[in-house]
Amino acid sequence: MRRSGLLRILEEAQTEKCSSRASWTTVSWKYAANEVRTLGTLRSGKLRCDLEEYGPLYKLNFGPMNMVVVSDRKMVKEMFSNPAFSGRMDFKEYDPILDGKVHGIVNTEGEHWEELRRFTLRQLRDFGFGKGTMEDSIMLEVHELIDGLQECGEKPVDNVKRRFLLANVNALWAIRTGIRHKQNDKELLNMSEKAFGGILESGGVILFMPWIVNIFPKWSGYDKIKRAILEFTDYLRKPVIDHKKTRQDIFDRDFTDAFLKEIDKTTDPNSAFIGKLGEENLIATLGDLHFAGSETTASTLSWMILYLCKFPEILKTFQDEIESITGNARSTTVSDRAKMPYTEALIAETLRYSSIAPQAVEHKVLKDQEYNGYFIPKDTVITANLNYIHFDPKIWTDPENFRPNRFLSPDGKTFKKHDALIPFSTGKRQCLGESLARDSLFLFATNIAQRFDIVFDKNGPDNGFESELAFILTPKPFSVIFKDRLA
Ligand code: HEM
Repeated sequence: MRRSGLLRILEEAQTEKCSSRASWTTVSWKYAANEVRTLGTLRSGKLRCDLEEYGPLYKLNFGPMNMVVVSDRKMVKEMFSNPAFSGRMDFKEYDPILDGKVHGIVNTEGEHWEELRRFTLRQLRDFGFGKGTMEDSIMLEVHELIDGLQECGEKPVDNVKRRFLLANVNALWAIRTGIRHKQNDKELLNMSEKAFGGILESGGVILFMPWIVNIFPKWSGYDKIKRAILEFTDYLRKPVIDHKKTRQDIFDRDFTDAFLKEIDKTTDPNSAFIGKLGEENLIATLGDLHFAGSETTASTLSWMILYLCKFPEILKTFQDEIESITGNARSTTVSDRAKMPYTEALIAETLRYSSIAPQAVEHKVLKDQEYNGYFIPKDTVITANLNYIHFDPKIWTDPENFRPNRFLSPDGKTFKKHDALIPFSTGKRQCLGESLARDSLFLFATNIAQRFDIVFDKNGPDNGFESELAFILTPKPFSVIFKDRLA
């Protein structure tokens, strides 16, 4: 019901040409509506042909929002490395603080965003909080996940994505707050599912028209989301209150301690870390890392499991490489990565083929811009069409095929980076969890494939490589048998 309502509104809306030096191709909202509806199937067929017609830069005008869609990797890189293109759409309705302003990293812009981003990047890079490293936190989850899969015996597992989500939420929660749950802990389940539900379900609507929630709070699903945000914020607030009581200056146990220390040190009234505002930014940043970090990594891993069971010869090559490095006598560690070109190629191809963030996260232009002869007014929203770039036949040979070897040298011994592969986006706002995400993908995938043969369950649903319609692309239901190969 909700979607067909959206489609009707979009189809009735008018396209409009704006004054420009070069003349814009404006795309009808009928097409855009189709794009919203079929995000998940954009990979193949007609829609991409349509895009070829519109060219690398086209414009959508709808209601109060101007949007430019960029489908060329060079253009995305040029634009996103320019600070003038580093703004964000106004998402204050989704902010955990709900005081009519935005906080944290993902939705802010300007000096506070820069300050928080710099601090968080440094913490993630230098990470070695408390008793262990980030790798230790991830490996605890890898082992518990493997134990859970082993307990299933040879029964089909139909909730692969959920298992990865719980494991990733837990690893991130431990890094941020030092608290670790069991993967079947009720509190963890609640935290993982409630907060995401509404936002992910409403996917395309919110992505394209965040302002619609003010006009149709119930229809757009906003009322439900708001309740979830309030509940989730209480959850985020708890460890902050506890950490304030127990923290010691000499030793940062986790990200929350490090952030609170920064708040204590800050005297500049304009800083993002000052006093109460600092605390609100801490709560929002904890939320940002949760939302940006767990669903993305979990979805990518579930795609990889699906590819591995659909292409047993790829699984076999992957397992052979793991064995050649570990003798299957120990778990893999991040330091093995450099010696595992096939694994790197498999991860790269998984990121390309799944393109879980097909349009990255929209940017906003902070002041009027002239780009390649086009006039782009302040507040225009820029969408990087990563999905198109990752399947562009001008860049990739046989893009529709899942083929890790495209990222290897001809002798198969060296991993070759490709500058058109930008699943973490690029430039000033490039994903700040990229290296954590890459470590997680590597550790989960290699240790699971070392332990199990992964077999597609022919009695379960088979939706090919179609994805659910959601903010993050995630595979449609499938089930898999994990056969212990080391028992
Ligand atoms: C496979 C996993 C992941 C993918 C594909 C991914 C992808 C992305 C993309 C496309 C963006 C938008 C960049 C832009 O606006 O141009 C982004 C932003 C972001 N990501 Fe990730 N991400 C992943 C995992 C993570 C993890 C593990 C974390 C942290 C724990 C994280 C934290 C963030 C944050 C905080 C931002 C906002 C950056 C900003 O606005 O300055 N991501 N990510």
